[in-house]
Amino acid sequence: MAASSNSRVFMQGIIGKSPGTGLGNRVSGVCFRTSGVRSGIKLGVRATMQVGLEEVESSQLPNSVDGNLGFDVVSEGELREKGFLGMRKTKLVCTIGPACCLLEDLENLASSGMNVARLNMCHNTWEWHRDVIRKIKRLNEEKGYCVSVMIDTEGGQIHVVDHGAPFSVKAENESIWLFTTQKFEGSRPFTVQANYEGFSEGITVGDEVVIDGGMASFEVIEKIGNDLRCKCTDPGLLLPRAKLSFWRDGKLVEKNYELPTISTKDWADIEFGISEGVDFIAMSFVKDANAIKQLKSYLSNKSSESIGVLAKIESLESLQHLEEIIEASDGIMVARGDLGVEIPLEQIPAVQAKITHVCRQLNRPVIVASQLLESMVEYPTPTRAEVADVSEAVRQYADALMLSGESAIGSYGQKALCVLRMASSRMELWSREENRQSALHQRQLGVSLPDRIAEQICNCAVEMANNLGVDAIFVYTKHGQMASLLSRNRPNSPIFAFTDNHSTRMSMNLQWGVTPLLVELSEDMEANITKTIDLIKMKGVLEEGDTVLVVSDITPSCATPKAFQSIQVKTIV
Ligand SMILES: Nc1ncnc2c1ncn2[C@@H]1O[C@H](COP(=O)(O)OP(=O)(O)O)[C@@H](O)[C@H]1O
Ligand SMILES: C=C(OP(=O)(O)O)C(=O)O
Ligand SMILES: [K+]
Ligand SMILES: [Mg+2]
Repeated sequence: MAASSNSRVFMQGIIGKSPGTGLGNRVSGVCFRTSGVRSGIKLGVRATMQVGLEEVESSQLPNSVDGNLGFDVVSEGELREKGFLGMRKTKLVCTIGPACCLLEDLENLASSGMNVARLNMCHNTWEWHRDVIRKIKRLNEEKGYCVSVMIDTEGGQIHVVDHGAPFSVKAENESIWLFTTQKFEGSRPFTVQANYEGFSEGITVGDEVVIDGGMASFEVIEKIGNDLRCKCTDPGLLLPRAKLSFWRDGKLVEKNYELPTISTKDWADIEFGISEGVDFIAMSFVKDANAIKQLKSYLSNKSSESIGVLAKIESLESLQHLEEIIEASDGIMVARGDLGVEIPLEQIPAVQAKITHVCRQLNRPVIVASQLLESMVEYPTPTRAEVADVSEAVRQYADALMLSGESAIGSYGQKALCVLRMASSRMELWSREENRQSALHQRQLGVSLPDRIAEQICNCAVEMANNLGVDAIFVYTKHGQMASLLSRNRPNSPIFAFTDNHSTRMSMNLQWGVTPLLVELSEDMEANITKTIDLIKMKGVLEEGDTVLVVSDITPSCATPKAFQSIQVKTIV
């Protein structure tokens, strides 16, 4: 507990009667109160941490319970089947595409554990996306799922718009191709149309054109205006929308194309997302914190600040501004697809480890994305190497894993999701057994005293929860902050985050180990605690002897301090 020189710290014991277990109704409580005064400035903060053990009667049920509990059917089912410790912590994101856009497909994904549905605005029409979003909302409302919606912008990027065929085209060794921005109709062999007039700016004879990070390579043999005549030096496939990068002497030619991070199309897509009430916007090809700040202030002016803004790390430039981007955003996606176009593939694992580590330090949720189970686009079973890759992301404590083509266009999307679920659960169990979370060294985030107190309370709460082996952690949260501070410590038990705010609930779907629940909350925190315990008990999943560690803002036993946080351990009797 950080207490400045003239802070008061006192303990208060509350003695109650002890039944056979040796634990009383209120056996002991310790109350630490600090009123911080620093550098002569009165901070006006009084934080109390109360630690008490209490037994909770189950007899007054169910009549005392009012209101409903938004507890999604998937988490509830998982809890019934596997118990508190068996609940999956790693969140799962699925890209929705033509292979999974029917109501039935979406429900299959939801019931298999999809926490967030991702819509890639590079593809398809608004009508198509709107239809998917509405179906998901319908499933949430009518069938009790809790699936958040994310749109993913196109962003500024150089890619192929036409290569003369609807599918892939093979580029043979030594074949000669023209890369141009001229539009052409129908089939024009050996011609590739790029999306941006200035795509070849600064590129000279002898430079290398790399397709999709290595699918095929060409050498520039002639420059005619903006067009490039190239010879294929490494044969391979040209896919629709293939990405182009340019290399010189084994290094990426860093080009500032002056393509805005948020294009006119992206702004229109963002407007669309706002009007459809999406929960997250993932921004492609972020270069620095500016575009993130710009979008966040735009959303705030439109009273849509509850939409989470995620930054996709998929360019060399974003790696150079990593910390400022992470700090400015509400979450990060390690977009390994495009990252692999911009940096040599062998650097991807180290870069992923670094990004997930910095996200842990700065407390932002991080999604590991792209090619996790790529072979499952075609085959019903993953490769062993893919399962190892997924497990490594879970071991790194990534908040979420994402499927792309596996769910969007593959025939085995639901199966792929099950593979992610199984692999996550197994690695989470292993990490617990190895007590790996104890090696997480947390950077202090808070600057103000109240923020530092909240952080310390959550750190202590998780340590207690792990040491005591409680079944669940309960927290009450308005904006998800306390829940994320608990999640940050990667506790063994699941975090049940109760909120009365729908947007907060949906935003917590990317937080590791957090089960978001919607419930009406009152000013009386003790009543909220009783009510939520009762509601969970009514579901029949909280039983006699279970223990719950409760992190809350106010308890009635101390007078009326302004900021007042407590940790209590409740045993169900
Ligand atoms: N809404 C959609 N409509 C049609 N196809 C889609 C859609 N979303 C994704 N896809 C397909 O799924 C593949 C994988 O999705 P994703 O990784 O998001 O896109 P990309 O490969 O373009 O980066 C895409 O290449 C595309 O073929
Ligand atoms: C997720 C990614 O972005 P997109 O699919 O939009 O290219 C990626 O590049 O890995
Ligand atoms: K995209
Ligand atoms: Mg990308």
